[in-house]
Amino acid sequence: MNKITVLGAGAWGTAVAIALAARHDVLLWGRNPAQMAATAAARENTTYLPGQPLPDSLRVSADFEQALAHVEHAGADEAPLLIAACPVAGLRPLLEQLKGRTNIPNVVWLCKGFEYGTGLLPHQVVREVLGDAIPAAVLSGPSFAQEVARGLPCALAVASTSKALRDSVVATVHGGNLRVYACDDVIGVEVGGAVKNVLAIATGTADGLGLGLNARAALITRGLAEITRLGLALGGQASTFMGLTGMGDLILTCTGDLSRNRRVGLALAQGKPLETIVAELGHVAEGVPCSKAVRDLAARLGVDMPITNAVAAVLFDGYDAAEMAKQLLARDPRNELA
Ligand SMILES: NC(=O)C1=CN([C@@H]2O[C@H](COP(=O)(O)OP(=O)(O)OC[C@H]3O[C@@H](n4cnc5c(N)ncnc54)[C@H](O)[C@@H]3O)[C@@H](O)[C@H]2O)C=CC1
Ligand SMILES: O=C(CO)COP(=O)(O)O
Repeated sequence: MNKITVLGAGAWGTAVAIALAARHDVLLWGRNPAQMAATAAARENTTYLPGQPLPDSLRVSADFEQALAHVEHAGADEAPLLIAACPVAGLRPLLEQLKGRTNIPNVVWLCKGFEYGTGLLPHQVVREVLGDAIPAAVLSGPSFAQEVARGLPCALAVASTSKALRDSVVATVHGGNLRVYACDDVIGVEVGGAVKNVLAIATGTADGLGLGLNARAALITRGLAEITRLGLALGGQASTFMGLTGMGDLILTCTGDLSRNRRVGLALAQGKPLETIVAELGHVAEGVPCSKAVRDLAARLGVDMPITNAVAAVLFDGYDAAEMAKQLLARDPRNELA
């Protein structure tokens, strides 16, 4: 049994805390005191993960010091984990609060995207804020929060440059109905997780417009080509994009109606304005800011990403989704593997 603190009590942080509490001593921290008090009282996160009871052993807190103390003073034979479970936009401000602390244990993050404004991947944000000295890893893969909270089977990948940390995260998180595979390609894992959200918006939009299952398969496959092109340009490994955090998460998010990003696309196809969609969702849809970040980054790197560009154009430049689908189809033919 290890000590684990999960920082961020949205849908995913809550689900991960529920799943790990079956085998570990877990504390779930959220930044909103009223919401955490309500969660503690109801033994359920009715805001972000309704219908999923918290196990009795799971501690809930809005006290940041208490949350850190839970993992900072572990025994020598323990391998405590600090899991950052906030959206990409919250990662830097969350980590800033850890700066200067001397007892930070292994840090693991779950967010999927590029930081808007800097175009950085999460591991680069972690390095900028905390430096290289703290062992750090990303945990990612096809994993809807509701299913993980219910204890349904799920396979994830942990990526870190530190083999010791990869082994430690596998030893802690793997178990029950959670399988965890180790991987050393941090960039590949993060690029797959980030760009699949943009492609889920594209696929949701196409499905909402009634473009058919052939179009869906085409978008997923050509989307994988975009992920791979960008990932290789950034230094990722080609095989990673065929794995859980690439193709696996892409298929899940593009086809599963539990995906918030897919639901953004379905709502776009109904002609709803983005502000309304985001407000009605009540959760983060990382693909929205990520589409812009990836469009900018791909342009800087000279990487061709037509589907991502089309999503960003619909979301931010007022382009009509059906018109963008026509424009994608009207592009010049090219070699499939080019
Ligand atoms: N929901 C899911 O099924 C999965 C989500 N993810 C990723 O995990 C990340 C979080 O997603 P969800 O929890 O689902 O989002 P959510 O929208 O359900 O909840 C977001 C939570 O993060 C908190 N937050 C935002 N900024 C913060 C900050 N600066 N400090 C602390 N907390 C902050 C919010 O208060 C809220 O509790 C995203 O990057 C998402 O792509 C990854 C795998 C599965
Ligand atoms: O990342 C996810 C599943 O792996 C969750 O996707 P959404 O954020 O689109 O719900």
